[in-house]
Amino acid sequence: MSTVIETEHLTKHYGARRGISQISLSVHSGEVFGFLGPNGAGKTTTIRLLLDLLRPSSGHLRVLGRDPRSAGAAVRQRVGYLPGDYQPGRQERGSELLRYLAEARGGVTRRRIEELTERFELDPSQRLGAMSRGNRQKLGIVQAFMHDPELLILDEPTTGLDPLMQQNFLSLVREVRACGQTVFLSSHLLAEVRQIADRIGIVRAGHVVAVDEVAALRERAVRRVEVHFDAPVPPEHFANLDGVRDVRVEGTLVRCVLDGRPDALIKAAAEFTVVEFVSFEPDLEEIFLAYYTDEGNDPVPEPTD
Ligand SMILES: Nc1ncnc2c1ncn2[C@@H]1O[C@H](COP(=O)(O)OP(=O)(O)OP(=O)(O)O)[C@@H](O)[C@H]1O
Repeated sequence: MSTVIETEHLTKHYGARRGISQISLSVHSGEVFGFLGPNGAGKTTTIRLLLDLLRPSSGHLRVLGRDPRSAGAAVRQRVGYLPGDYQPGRQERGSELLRYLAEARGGVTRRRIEELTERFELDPSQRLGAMSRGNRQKLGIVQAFMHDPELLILDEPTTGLDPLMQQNFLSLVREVRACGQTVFLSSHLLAEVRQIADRIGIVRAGHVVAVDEVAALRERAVRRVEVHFDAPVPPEHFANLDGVRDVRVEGTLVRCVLDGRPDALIKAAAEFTVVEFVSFEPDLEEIFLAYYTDEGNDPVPEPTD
């Protein structure tokens, strides 16, 4: 498995302000990597560094095996980029902009542009100045994908899209992954990222606080459980069980939250007659919130250079 994006201790300060600090990440070829974090976490800063739109304060990075600064256009041509706040160029109409970009990049067929614009129900003949925010975003998506780049770097790509278009976007990402393209996308929406990402990196206050496969994060997530018995059970029997918390016993029903293995709960329950055992979807949201808020409000680190 080759590495498409690699950052080592990547750090960016804006004067005395924290941008990102010591971010080390590897994104593998052919995966969808979700870069998840709340507002101001450092997602856009990281992305702009990857595209050589910003210069790092310290640390190293490689994109498609090259240093984006020295490789310049050689790397940029192989990347599809959607900025966070996509502002189209100076052309009059969407179609002119797409034609211009297609010529500049090469290898873009008219059919591919039509396919993408139809998919997002975008009328490219619209004047750029008159486009709604959602339509500008669709245009941004079309231009990022149209040359079938090896790597897509997308900053909050579904901003401004309605739910149907968000789903269209997610299926497009699945398709390009099936073709072997790599996707790095930022978002503050767990619900979105978990639908398509193979791995998620969680960024908070400029630091990466966790990177894991979605499936592994799910395993670590807490689960709500309900156990129904054929007769009332004594509450004290379910107090202080390993890996079990927030226990509520209401007659024949025990409700609790599983924080680890279900073993202790199952053994305790097995001493009575269980008529139903319900385990709800792991609450990923809770895990992510914990990552988001864990470290409290850490002070802004002083620049080191
Ligand atoms: N040009 C700038 N000058 C000073 N500080 C900046 C600048 N750009 C970003 N920052 C700061 O860097 C930090 C990271 O911002 P960044 O835009 O990378 O976060 P983000 O995760 O993309 O947030 P959002 O989801 O709100 O877009 C924030 O504290 C922000 O205030």
